Amino acid sequence: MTASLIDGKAHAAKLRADVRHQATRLLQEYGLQPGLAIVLVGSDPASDVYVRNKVRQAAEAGLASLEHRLPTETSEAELLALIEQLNGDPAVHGILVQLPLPAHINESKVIHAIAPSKDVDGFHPINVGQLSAGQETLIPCTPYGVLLLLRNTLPSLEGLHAVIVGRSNIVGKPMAQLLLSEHCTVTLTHSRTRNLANVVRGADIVIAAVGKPRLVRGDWIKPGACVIDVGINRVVENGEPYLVGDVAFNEVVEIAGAITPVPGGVGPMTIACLLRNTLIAACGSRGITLSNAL
Ligand SMILES: Nc1nc(=O)c2c([nH]1)NC[C@@H]1CN(c3ccc(C(=O)N[C@@H](CCC(=O)O)C(=O)O)cc3)C=[N+]21
Ligand SMILES: [Mg+2]
Repeated sequence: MTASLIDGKAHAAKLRADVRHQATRLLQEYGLQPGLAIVLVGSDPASDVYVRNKVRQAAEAGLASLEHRLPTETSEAELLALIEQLNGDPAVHGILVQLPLPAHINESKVIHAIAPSKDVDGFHPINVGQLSAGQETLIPCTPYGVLLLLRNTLPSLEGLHAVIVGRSNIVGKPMAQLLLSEHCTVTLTHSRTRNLANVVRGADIVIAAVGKPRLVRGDWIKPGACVIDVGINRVVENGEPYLVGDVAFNEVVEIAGAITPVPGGVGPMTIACLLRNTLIAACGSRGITLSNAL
């Protein structure tokens, strides 16, 4: 049996249409347009593509987006001053500082400086803590997108065994918290996990987020499992540049029940969730309750 494909692109388009719909209503009923500030320090070509995509998709969803491109030599103090200004700007509801930052800037300091209510990445310790306490908060965009894909793919998540490969602050850890809130049994694995293949074999849900091309193999997968590939690895094979996930897609597609492709899986959902978080933050700034369409 071949797995069904989880079409992240289509799900993301639906989510963006919903954001656009709600943004239109916010503007009509409250005169409020959600604003997203995107800060990019230096010029990494990959970051450049993401930022351009985010700006375009924000505009299409009816959000105001304000792009701040700073030179690589920007000092930490200058960046912190910009964040202070954005924190105080009533037209800005969401602030995203594109990571990674140049080596001379302390990432943790920058994340701490962002007002938690505008932290649409969900990286501020206040938001991290609220998520781990199971409280409502701004959720990191990639795990949020994965959760929406899972909810749309599986009839229920309750009681399922989810194995997450990768314990990053950006994906693995918040993913574990979210799935616990969904009543999954969660195993969080990483590079030192012993007998990783055997642990993954017990999973009803596999989330691969380690940044190792095609690490998860076909014979690691319980037949029918739902496999979410968060990896976006740039490789060159036969002289051609390729985007490959953390999952050996050609093998796993033969065993799994459902699988996300790379590209076109989790990536588009990450950006759509960023837009949704900006909408949520804008509503929060005025005490407006957002109907949860998804
Ligand atoms: N503060 C911060 N927040 C982020 O959320 C953040 C960040 N920094 N730094 C970089 C990573 C990476 N990231 C991606 C988002 C969408 C795609 C995406 O849409 N990918 C497409 C393919 C894009 C391509 O072809 O390169 C896909 O998977 O189909 C990829 C990567 C967000 N990041
Ligand atoms: Mg690791």
